[in-house]
Amino acid sequence: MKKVILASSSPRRIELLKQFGIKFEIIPSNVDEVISHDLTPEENVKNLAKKKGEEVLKRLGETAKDSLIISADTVVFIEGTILGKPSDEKQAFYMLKKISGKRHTVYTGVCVIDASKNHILADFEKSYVYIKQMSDEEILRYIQTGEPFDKAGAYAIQGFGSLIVEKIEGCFYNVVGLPLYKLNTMLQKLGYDLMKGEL
Ligand SMILES: Cc1cn([C@H]2C[C@H](O)[C@@H](COP(=O)(O)OP(=O)(O)OP(=O)(O)O)O2)c(=O)[nH]c1=O
Repeated sequence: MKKVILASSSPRRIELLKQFGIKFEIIPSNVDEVISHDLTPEENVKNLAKKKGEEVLKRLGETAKDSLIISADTVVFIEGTILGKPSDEKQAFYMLKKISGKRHTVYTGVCVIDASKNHILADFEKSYVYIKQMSDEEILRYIQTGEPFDKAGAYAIQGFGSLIVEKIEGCFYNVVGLPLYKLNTMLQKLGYDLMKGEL
């Protein structure tokens, strides 16, 4: 059995991976998440997911030499603009106003590093999300739930945000922050399978 490391501080990613009964350590990365507006959203999330995994691998050194490191990064993309996590109420309001009444795309980059074999895979998933038309008052009420602050695009589809999401096309788990089907196809390429309950 492999030593599995989830290089993430995201409670959602942790919960999603827990469902498969595998043992894993949680070691969040220290990467500064800077979005590059010169790159596509796909490139951004793949690069950032890879950077997170590589930073943890480097930091752990010898102790990680046999491990499997999983990392991810999520952004929202609308009308040519990449939205990360809002840093304050003003930014949350701007983001929610921007996605109100429209369809946007959620991209999650996933990286799997099989340290013992020196294999590294980085890929991404995308889903479309339709947000209802919201009044300024509704946006402010949603911000007051406190939910927008650590979420890309300032909403959480799995929380109060479910009340503003009309529908989605694509992988739901991708929107939450860890596209499980995509992750497993990547693991399968490296000879592992979450279906087995161990890696
Ligand atoms: C769009 C959306 C995002 N999110 C979350 C998933 C991610 O945790 C977060 C995007 O930020 P990320 O930078 O991808 O991740 P993070 O900083 O939370 O965690 P780490 O880098 O340590 O792995 O937004 C939701 O929970 N629900 C949603 O509907």
